[in-house]
Amino acid sequence: MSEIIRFEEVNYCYQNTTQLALNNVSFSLMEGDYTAIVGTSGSGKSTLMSIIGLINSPSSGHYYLFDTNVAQITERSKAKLKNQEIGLIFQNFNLLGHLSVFHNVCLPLTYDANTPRKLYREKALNALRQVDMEDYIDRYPNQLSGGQQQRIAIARAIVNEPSLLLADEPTGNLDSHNAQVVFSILEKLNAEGRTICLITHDENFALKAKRQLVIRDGMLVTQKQDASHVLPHS
Ligand SMILES: Nc1ncnc2c1ncn2[C@@H]1O[C@H](COP(=O)(O)OP(=O)(O)OP(=O)(O)O)[C@@H](O)[C@H]1O
Repeated sequence: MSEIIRFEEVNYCYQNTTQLALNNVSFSLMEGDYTAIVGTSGSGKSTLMSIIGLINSPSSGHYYLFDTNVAQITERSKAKLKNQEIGLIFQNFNLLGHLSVFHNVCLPLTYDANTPRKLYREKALNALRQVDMEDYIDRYPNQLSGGQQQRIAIARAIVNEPSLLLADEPTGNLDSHNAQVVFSILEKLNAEGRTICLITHDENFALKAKRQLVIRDGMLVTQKQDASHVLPHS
């Protein structure tokens, strides 16, 4: 298995603050990993995810994604890498209300010219099939339940067939049944070979991940592969 992500002594400090949101963080993720990032509110989970997802850059230290030091590539190459290799899933789904399910799912395809338009419908249907939502392709987000919207958001995240899926509290706005459905989909995608990294406050789901990264006050305090690990309460 090859390494997908490597952090070397990464620090991150938000503008106009003095405290480090990430403090000397080093770890790596391998292809096929299913990793939960856990920690109390304000510990730095979203900051860590924003760097993994190429939304923010380290203030110091090094971040390697697919063996590429992301500080050494152009913004254009970074945008391309992000669009083709990373799928993002958010707590509040982030679907565009004025677009149909089809157009929402196709959004990542429109960001670069690699995919001919005539393949959009086939690719969208393929992604929607993986979340069991292909019958909803012509609906609009406001015609869907929260759980259905999150499944559409997952379809959008996988339409480009990225190798890495990042999910920030993907079930935070869902009831327990829909949360279970979403986690089952993520487990299936991981079983099919996608690397998954998620933030969750739900200990049961975090413990089902193959690995947990525990973060406290911006520092990585534990890296556990052992599913019997006891997690801190948020
Ligand atoms: N835009 C920002 N500007 C300044 N400080 C920020 C900003 N975003 C986050 N922080 C600070 O950085 C630290 C880490 O925040 P982060 O959002 O990464 O935590 P978190 O673990 O994701 O929290 P939560 O579980 O509540 O979402 C906190 O001290 C927070 O106040």
